[in-house]
Amino acid sequence: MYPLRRNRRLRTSEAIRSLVRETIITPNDFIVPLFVVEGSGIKEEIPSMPNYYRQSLDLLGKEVKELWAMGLKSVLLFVKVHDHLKDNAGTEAINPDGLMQRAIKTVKDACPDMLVMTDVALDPYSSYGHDGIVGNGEILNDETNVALAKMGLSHAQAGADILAPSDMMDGRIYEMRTTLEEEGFLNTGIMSYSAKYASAFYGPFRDALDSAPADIQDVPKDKKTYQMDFANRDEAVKETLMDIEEGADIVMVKPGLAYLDIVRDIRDAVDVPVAVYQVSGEYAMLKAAAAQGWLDHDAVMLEQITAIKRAGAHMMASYFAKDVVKLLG
Ligand SMILES: NCC(=O)CCC(=O)O
Ligand SMILES: [Mg+2]
Repeated sequence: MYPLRRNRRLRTSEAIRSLVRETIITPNDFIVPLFVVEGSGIKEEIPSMPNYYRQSLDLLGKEVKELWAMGLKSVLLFVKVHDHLKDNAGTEAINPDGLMQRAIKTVKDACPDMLVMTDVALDPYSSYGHDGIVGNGEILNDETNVALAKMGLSHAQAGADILAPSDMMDGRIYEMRTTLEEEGFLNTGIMSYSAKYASAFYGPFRDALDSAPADIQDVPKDKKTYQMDFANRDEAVKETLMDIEEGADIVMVKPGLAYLDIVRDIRDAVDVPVAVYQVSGEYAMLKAAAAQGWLDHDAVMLEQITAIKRAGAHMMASYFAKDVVKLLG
């Protein structure tokens, strides 16, 4: 058709490029992960996540007010639990006065309209650093599901809006959903980490929460018996469709950038919103390269975020959320 059709005409100025742009990033796209610790006055930088912090509850209220003022309206809470409170069953996870339960209330008190999502998995509470209960050298699926349902209920009782199970046990969405229904929490949402891969990109996060699998005899050394094999694509669709049948309101792919084929497959296969978690290793890689002067931080950040949305994400959990929103101006 050339020269009747010249594609470059639509790229001749920023005005025309912005007119035909297919993917637009706004503050509404983001879920902000927040790391919470005990104590007061604590804002400690995570060594492998420059400019990202663990904060104590007294600072959390200020943080969420700042997020809200920026147009960031959803947070995803993670807690770093003291070692002496950890055990194999993750008992502390259902303590009504536990750190997570207090964090939920702190956010709601400071900012009642903020959407509060909570991490539901045993690893921050597990003496073995696993997302489930260990028995006979394995992760016990069904026993773990019972614990996760109790944990989710406890978060709902504390005021969480959306539970975000990140563990990858089979059937945990069903167990959590039926428990919520029985207990009258009809409007509590579930955002399922439905296609979560066994990924080396989670390294910095495990530093942040001190939640890496322990090197102990008869305890699995990694999470490969529950998180997905990164070689698999069709399996992600199977996992995701099952979670929707079991009652998930939102599904998730994790990590982000290396899994955009999966994001598109899932977006095309489902009729619920799709979330993507751009994980700690993705954050750390860009921070490190930018610190060396090897990559333009803001330009690459915006390109990565746009690519994730373009691939099919309706929303993104990202440690870059504040940086991106500041950049958008
Ligand atoms: N369950 C939450 C995670 O594993 C987060 C991983 C990351 O940001 O690396
Ligand atoms: Mg599953």
